[in-house]
Amino acid sequence: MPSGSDIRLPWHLRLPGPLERDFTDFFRDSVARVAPWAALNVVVLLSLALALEFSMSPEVAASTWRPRLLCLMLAVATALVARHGEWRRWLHGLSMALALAVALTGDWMALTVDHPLAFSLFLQTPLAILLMSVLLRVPFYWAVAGSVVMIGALAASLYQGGRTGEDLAMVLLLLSLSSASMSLFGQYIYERLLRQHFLSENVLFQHRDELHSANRVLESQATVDGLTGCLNRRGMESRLDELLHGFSRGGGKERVSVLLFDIDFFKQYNDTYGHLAGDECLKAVASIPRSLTQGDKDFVARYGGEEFMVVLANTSLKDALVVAERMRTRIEQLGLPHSGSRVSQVVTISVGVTCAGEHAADANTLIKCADEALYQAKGAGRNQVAYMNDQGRVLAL
Ligand SMILES: Nc1nc2c(ncn2[C@@H]2O[C@H](COP(=O)(O)OP(=O)(O)OP(=O)(O)O)[C@@H](O)[C@H]2O)c(=O)[nH]1
Repeated sequence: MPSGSDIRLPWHLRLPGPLERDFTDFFRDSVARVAPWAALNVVVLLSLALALEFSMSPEVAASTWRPRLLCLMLAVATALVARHGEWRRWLHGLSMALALAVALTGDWMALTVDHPLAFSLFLQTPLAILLMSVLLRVPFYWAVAGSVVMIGALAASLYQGGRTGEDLAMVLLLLSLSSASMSLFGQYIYERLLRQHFLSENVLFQHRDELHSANRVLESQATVDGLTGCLNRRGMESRLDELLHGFSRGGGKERVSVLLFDIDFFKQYNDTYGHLAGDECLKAVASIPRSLTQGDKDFVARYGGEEFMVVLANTSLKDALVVAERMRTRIEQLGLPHSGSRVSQVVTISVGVTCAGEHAADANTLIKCADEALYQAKGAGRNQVAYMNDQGRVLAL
């Protein structure tokens, strides 16, 4: 069975249409679990930076508190969005906005703050790149675009602003470029592994689903009669055993009745109308007991060629005889012509009834008793119901 790991991801990482959409949700949800902690980390660092700036000089803090507050608000918003399912689709956008705000406000503060160490605020660009890729984990292509914007803005600020010498500008740029290349490489590998994992899970899940439905089809094919849609003999045996097992566990207080019936002179029906018409007759006859059984545990099974079994749970012999007689008359009322029958002009059945609560609790004995009653119904002239009473005597209804 394919596992998903044998499907190779393309270098550009994109998955085919709907899978890509599903992956985006999966990726966002997995990031959302850690995003609040990442945002908290940013909140702590920004607060420390502001406290440090205030302790260094209140004038410095006077020009930095606004950009710091903007970043703090974005960090809090990112944490909130990550925690609410319906807002989550904004998560990557807000993460990007936070990282860009950190980088760009750093550039702006480095250009405007009047302090000998102000150039160090340019370092917010490499830090923002790390924040975006390593902590907040925006998708790889977003991270590439974000890094380009941040490094471009840094280069413009360094060379146009004239606050640093050429050497320091070069060092700061190189530092930002190296942090971008390392974190983007890490991000690429991380996203590749995540996509491969998603693919494996997804493909396995689909195969598991297909296997389950194939099993269900096979199971029903193995227990259902293809012609009439009733249970076949195998299905009947397992359902009857299950029912009698529950019955004996319940201390035998419930009753299970078995009705075994057979179409009268069916051989002649086939001989007169042909085998295909015989099949149609079987289908029509089977539909009657199926319409009469209503309980969850009741069922109809095709026991043999033209022999059917109806099992009624929680039904006494008296009630089962009412159902058997109703079934016999309904089938007669179908009015299927049967010129080969020696008992009627239409298709009729003979029924043998027994009840587990009266004398037998195992499937074989129960079927044997119903069969004896059916034999009696046939012997007594067909088109009638016979039953075995609790003394084991077979009587006609
Ligand atoms: N058309 C059709 N006939 C079937 C099928 N299965 C069994 N039969 C036929 O059912 C007939 C059963 O005949 P018998 O067992 O002699 O019973 P009968 O003719 O109904 O006579 P009694 O039961 O004594 O009334 C046979 O001719 C089988 O060929 C089936 O799936 N389709």
